[in-house]
Amino acid sequence: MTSPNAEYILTVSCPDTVGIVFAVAGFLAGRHCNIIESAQFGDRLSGLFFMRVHFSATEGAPGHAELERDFAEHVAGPFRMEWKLHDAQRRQRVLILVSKFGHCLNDLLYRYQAGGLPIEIPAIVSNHRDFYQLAAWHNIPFHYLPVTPETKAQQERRLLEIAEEERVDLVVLARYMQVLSPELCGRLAGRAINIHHSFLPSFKGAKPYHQAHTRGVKLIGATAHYVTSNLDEGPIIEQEAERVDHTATPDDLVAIGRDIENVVLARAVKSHIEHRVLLNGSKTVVFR
Ligand SMILES: Nc1nc2c(c(=O)[nH]1)N[C@@H](CN(C=O)c1ccc(C(=O)N[C@@H](CCC(=O)O)C(=O)O)cc1)CN2
Repeated sequence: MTSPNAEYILTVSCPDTVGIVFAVAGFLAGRHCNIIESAQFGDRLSGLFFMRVHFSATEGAPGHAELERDFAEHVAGPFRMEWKLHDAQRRQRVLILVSKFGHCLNDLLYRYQAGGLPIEIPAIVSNHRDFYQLAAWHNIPFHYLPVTPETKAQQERRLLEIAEEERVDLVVLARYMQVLSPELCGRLAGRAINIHHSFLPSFKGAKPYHQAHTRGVKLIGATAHYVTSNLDEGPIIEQEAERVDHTATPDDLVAIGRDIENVVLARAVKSHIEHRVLLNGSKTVVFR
């Protein structure tokens, strides 16, 4: 039997057909599970169906493992589902990567310390020493991994070691300015989020604000996306933009952009740890 009031989040994607919601709801009702929040979306273009259900296990409900076994047999199998049953009360372990710009790191650390982001941060990794003291202030281990073309492969192996030793669920690139190798992207597929300092697909690369200033745009923004081996091309999770005008210098754009980046990254991390983001090919479905 399950511990009373255990809560779970079920995420599902499968070929769209009649009766999916009925089958999932019936499965839960038949096992003393009470739906707290449910959302679904049928993508007519991909023919796929996506669903997220947050539910509590009431008196008499089976435990996590039994729920998984039964769901696989009675629902997921017949509907050919990709699915996961997450413990809604477990804090995800997040490894933060940073380079020379610390505003996103600082913002995430503040939200975590203030209780606004229910995660654990077992470590911070950087290719520069700039934020060693900030990490120390938060009592978080800081790993300095300088990257050169010669050391890149070895440092990426060390990064993966840290992620495994710390049982990391999510890697956040909080203005980490090194391009991850395809091998590392493969190992972190679906669990590495980057904040790009432009409104993608505009201005990819390392210096988007200068590109934006040169182009004379009237809107600037930021994009949080999953990291793939195709630079700045990963599935987008969250975006925001703000109006600017001809008086804005590149430095003004950088300053305006900092605040947008902080908000966009925090929203994306929160949606991910709440299992609200489902991959739909090269795109995402985000159940807000
Ligand atoms: N495989 C991926 N790695 C990374 C991605 C990604 O989408 N896929 N995003 C970047 C972040 N980023 C833009 O958001 C970015 C970072 C760095 C560069 C870049 O050209 N870096 C140079 C070195 C720059 C330096 O040392 O300051 C390089 O790596 O040669 C472009 C875009 C994070 N990684």
